[in-house]
Amino acid sequence: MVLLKLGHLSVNNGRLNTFTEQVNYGERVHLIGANGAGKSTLLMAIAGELPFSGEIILNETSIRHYKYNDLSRMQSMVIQQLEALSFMPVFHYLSLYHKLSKMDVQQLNMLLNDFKIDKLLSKNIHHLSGGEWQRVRIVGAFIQLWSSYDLKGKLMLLDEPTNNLDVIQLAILDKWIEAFCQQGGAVIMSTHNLNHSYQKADRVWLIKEGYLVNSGASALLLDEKLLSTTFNTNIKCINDVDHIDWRVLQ
Ligand SMILES: Nc1ncnc2c1ncn2[C@@H]1O[C@H](COP(=O)(O)OP(=O)(O)OP(=O)(O)O)[C@@H](O)[C@H]1O
Repeated sequence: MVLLKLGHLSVNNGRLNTFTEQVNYGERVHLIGANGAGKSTLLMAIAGELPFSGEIILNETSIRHYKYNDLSRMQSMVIQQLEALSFMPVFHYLSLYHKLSKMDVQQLNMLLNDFKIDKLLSKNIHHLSGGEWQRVRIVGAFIQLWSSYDLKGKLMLLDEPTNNLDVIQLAILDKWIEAFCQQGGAVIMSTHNLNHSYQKADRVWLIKEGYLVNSGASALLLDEKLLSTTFNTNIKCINDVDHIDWRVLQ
């Protein structure tokens, strides 16, 4: 069932051009492209944070017709932001998300425990490391949307969420994304980690200079020729028995 439809979506000055695609319930879509290709622009437009032309239809209604409060119950976003903008303890920051949430206490505890937030709760967000701040923001996005009884039709937008995460926290993020999608939510995330996309994406969208150049299963699209075209360079796939990697040939 279709959760999100993008019809001829464009954002000013060629940042995004006539982008047409759709996302189904339960899908994990990864956005792949060079720096400046338009991945963040696409995520921000879907979040309703950028003026756009064309259509963004979320659960059969144009996002132009949602009240901001209703939209924020249906989709959350972690932007690519390095610095905390305000001074407050982690506990206070997350309680702002919890006001919107229908997550029960048991799930909340599990989430805080998995992302190792318990020990950070009394810290000021300005005193967190890059990875800790990233984890807190991801946890906020899950709290905002989670509901004990229904995640159908909910959309999480993550802009390079794996930045700063250690290998354990990446596995925890994958675990929660999987649970979110198994219950009918969907995730669109940008990334520069091709190996991760190869393993975890249901579908990838290859983006170049504001255009969608290809969309399909990660195993089909993450090939040397398509990636070389997308990144405008010569990319070689290194493949051995249990590992796959991509290198730029100099
Ligand atoms: N606030 C802005 N105003 C005008 N142009 C912008 C703005 N932010 C980004 N751009 C431009 O829009 C284009 C797409 O940028 P975007 O941030 O979407 O790329 P990206 O694919 O997310 O890149 P990266 O991998 O570096 O995060 C770039 O040419 C960028 O310079």
